[in-house]
Amino acid sequence: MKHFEANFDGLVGPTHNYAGLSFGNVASYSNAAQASNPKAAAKQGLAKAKALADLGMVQGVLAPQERPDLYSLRRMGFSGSDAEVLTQAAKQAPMLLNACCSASSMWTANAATVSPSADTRNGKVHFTPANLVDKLHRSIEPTTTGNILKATFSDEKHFQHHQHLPEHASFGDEGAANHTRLCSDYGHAGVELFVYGQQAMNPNAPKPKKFPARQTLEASQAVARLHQLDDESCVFMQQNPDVIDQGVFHNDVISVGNQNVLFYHEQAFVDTAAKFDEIRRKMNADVHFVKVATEQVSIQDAVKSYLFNTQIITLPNGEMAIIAPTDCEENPAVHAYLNELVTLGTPIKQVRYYDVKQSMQNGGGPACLRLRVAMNEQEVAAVNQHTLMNDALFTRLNTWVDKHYRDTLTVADLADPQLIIESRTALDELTQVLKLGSVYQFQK
Ligand SMILES: NCCC[C@H](NC(=O)CCC(=O)O)C(=O)O
Repeated sequence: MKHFEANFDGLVGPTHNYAGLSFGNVASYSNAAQASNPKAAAKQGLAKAKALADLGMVQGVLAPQERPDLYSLRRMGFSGSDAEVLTQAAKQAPMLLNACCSASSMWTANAATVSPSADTRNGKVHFTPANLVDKLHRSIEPTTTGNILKATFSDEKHFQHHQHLPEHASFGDEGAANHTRLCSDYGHAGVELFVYGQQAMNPNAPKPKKFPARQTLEASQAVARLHQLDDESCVFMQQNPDVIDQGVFHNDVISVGNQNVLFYHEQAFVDTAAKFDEIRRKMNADVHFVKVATEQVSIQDAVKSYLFNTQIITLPNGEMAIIAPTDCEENPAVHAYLNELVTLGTPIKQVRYYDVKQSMQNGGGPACLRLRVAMNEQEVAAVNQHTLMNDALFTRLNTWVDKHYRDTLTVADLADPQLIIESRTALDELTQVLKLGSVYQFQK
């Protein structure tokens, strides 16, 4: 049977904006209050997803969330008509309005943690939506994320969906951004590498001093239990707290894995040598640890260019390619490194650059925009086929974006009640295109 690693990219929602909501995420803070271009953002995402489909990859899309989130605003005490809720929030607590308008569900690497059937005891693909409790604007995503995942991977014979972890800082969970799977082949049992930022229940363990560590060890362990993974196929590794303090808010800003390759910065982890030994032992196969040294690429350049927020994909001919943001091409040190990397004799043989600047300005690169789901042929056939990228869907979604999205959006525009109507009209049409049923509250 054939096996694939599919990528499900988050469609950028109509309210994509720069509100500076993510403390610890350098791009989010430094671009705060700039005008965004939701139409361009959505089209950049679609172009990247289509390019991967054209390379022969299995590529899907995940629907965005309903924003402004009127339900959360009402829970926070704003009342009256929808328009009145927006006006009150804009006047009394603009940061709450901004949090309830973020299009942050576009970064589907944070949608969930996924374990392929080859790794799980009951032979199903397991999904746990991330609770994203560290950031208010992201903590309102998991319930709808779960609905969208269930509508996309609905066949209970193959797919098992769990509820997100308890909504408490002890269980801070950021999903696949802090999880990588190493394997010799997508269909073989692999090692699931969970990278956490801190231990919530051990006050003496190291943690960052300046910025939050969003993922806890306790959350990673709970996900491994839910997904029916054996101890012998899991490795829990700590992210270096010093790099979190330099803007590495997720592990996928400093390392990325694919099959038997782990591409990482030398400062990425705590206790690197011992943990790599554990990975080697549990893999029982060769692993290429591709290290980038500080003199080659500084942490600052890694955070700015998103060298490690690249996707490493295995092309149908078996070669690996790096899918990088154009920001990597524009950074001299990083560009030089990538030119050299493809000559080093590692499995990575090519680099392809894509412009995802609208997302990058909020701290989301190519890898943030996708959720990986390794599947066999039968599982791919059981996915909602209307979500899979092809020429027709690409054209349809571009037309949909042209029809409903604005060319410019500022934080001040978030109080415009017309945005509620535009957003709901767009999402209602999208659920028909993708045949998702009623996944949004406004449809119930
Ligand atoms: N995986 C990449 C996630 C980026 C995301 N940025 C944001 O939410 C920025 C939103 C804003 O500032 O408007 C985050 O930090 O979780």
